[in-house]
Amino acid sequence: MAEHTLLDDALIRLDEAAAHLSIDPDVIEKLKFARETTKVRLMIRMDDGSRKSFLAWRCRYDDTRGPTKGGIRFHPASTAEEVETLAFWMTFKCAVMNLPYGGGKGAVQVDPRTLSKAELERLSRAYIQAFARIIGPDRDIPAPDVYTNSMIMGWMADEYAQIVGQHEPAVITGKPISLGGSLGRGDATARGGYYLVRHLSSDLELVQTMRVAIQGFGNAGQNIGRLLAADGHKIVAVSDSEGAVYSGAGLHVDLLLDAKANGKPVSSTVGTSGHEKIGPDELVAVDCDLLVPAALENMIHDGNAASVKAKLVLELANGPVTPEADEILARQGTVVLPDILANAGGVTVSYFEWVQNRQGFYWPLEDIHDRLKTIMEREGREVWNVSREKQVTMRTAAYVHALGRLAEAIEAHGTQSFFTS
Ligand SMILES: NC(=O)c1ccc[n+]([C@@H]2O[C@H](COP(=O)([O-])OP(=O)(O)OC[C@H]3O[C@@H](n4cnc5c(N)ncnc54)[C@H](O)[C@@H]3O)[C@@H](O)[C@H]2O)c1
Repeated sequence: MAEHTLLDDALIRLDEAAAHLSIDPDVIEKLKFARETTKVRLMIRMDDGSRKSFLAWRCRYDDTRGPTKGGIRFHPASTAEEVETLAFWMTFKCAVMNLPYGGGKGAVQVDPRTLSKAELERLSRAYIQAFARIIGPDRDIPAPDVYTNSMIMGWMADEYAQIVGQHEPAVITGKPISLGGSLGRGDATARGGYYLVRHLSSDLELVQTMRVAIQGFGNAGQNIGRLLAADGHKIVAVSDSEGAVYSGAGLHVDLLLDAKANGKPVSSTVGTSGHEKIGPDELVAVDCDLLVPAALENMIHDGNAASVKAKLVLELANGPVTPEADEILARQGTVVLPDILANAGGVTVSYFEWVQNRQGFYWPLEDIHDRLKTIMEREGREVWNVSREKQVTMRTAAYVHALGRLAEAIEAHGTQSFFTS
């Protein structure tokens, strides 16, 4: 039997949600396939004068509810299928949050750590040269993702402006503040998840001081660690691609943040302040109340899900829990706050950035936080209510909530019954 792919797994969630709604079959037909995926080979000049090429993609999965929106990932393991799956998730994430967007995603198959800064800039600009006709403020709006950042978005926005001959900051979000970025975008993904957990804490019967394990200590992982530690929660374990650290008494988050700011792995803190080294898979099994996957896809799978002791999983990463692991976690009573809701703070503040760029009027940080909190709490509450009413997991509830909105928009163009009756 052929192995099932990441996209197959994602589509399982669509079928699960559809079973709880009475929607026109056309809706499922439309959402089962990406609208368009463009593949190119980017050729850049390396510092030593040689030329090197990299595979790159941009997928616009569905644009029924608005221009497609989604990040650009630089990763050596990226594939077309991963890009389409991420774009599918973005379609549902924007619908969960009721943002006026469809879903998109892009990637370059590259390990950016092997490039010099000048090569990285040339690659980023080459991406925009290749996809300038696909993206646009009313068409498809990229943003940062794994191993891309605000500086890269700044180069990309500049390249786009040069191609179209005018400033067009709304074409890309996650830009540096000085180039039209929004205040509050830096920690928006983690902050959204943080507001969600706080809002549902009594429904979820969370303890006052949680023990927290964080897998992946980049943008999302570092910021959730900082926010939760500031509220007095104990961060007991964190990991990055090079290792994991643990302290039953609570890790020193500032020490970890300093190490990362200086380009060192979290394991460089082992031996100081009671930090002990643990194996990467041990992190998932650490005795804690909250587990935050904030690295990559499929990190919690049928091989390690049974070892999860946390009562709550906050998916800041996209797709960190496989469908098999979902079943195991549900059986053992672990609640999973799903990616399309839990990490939607990032795209929500990206949406605020796009709105500010278009109106040429910039909001103070308090306004960003207030608006993000309002939307996270409103949609989080709706998903919670669907999960109670239908007696389904929070993941299925989030998909039902999003699919309802997508179906309404797709059906508004006319369904089979309209044309045949
Ligand atoms: N940054 C955002 O705004 C945003 C928004 C929505 C979703 N996400 C998702 O959050 C996840 C992390 O994104 P990010 O922006 O923080 O990326 P990042 O590049 O800043 O950080 C990724 C982190 O994961 C670590 N990592 C990689 N492989 C690992 C492994 N095998 N075990 C443990 N750690 C590992 C890296 O060392 C790094 O610390 C991704 O799934 C991304 O799609 C990010």
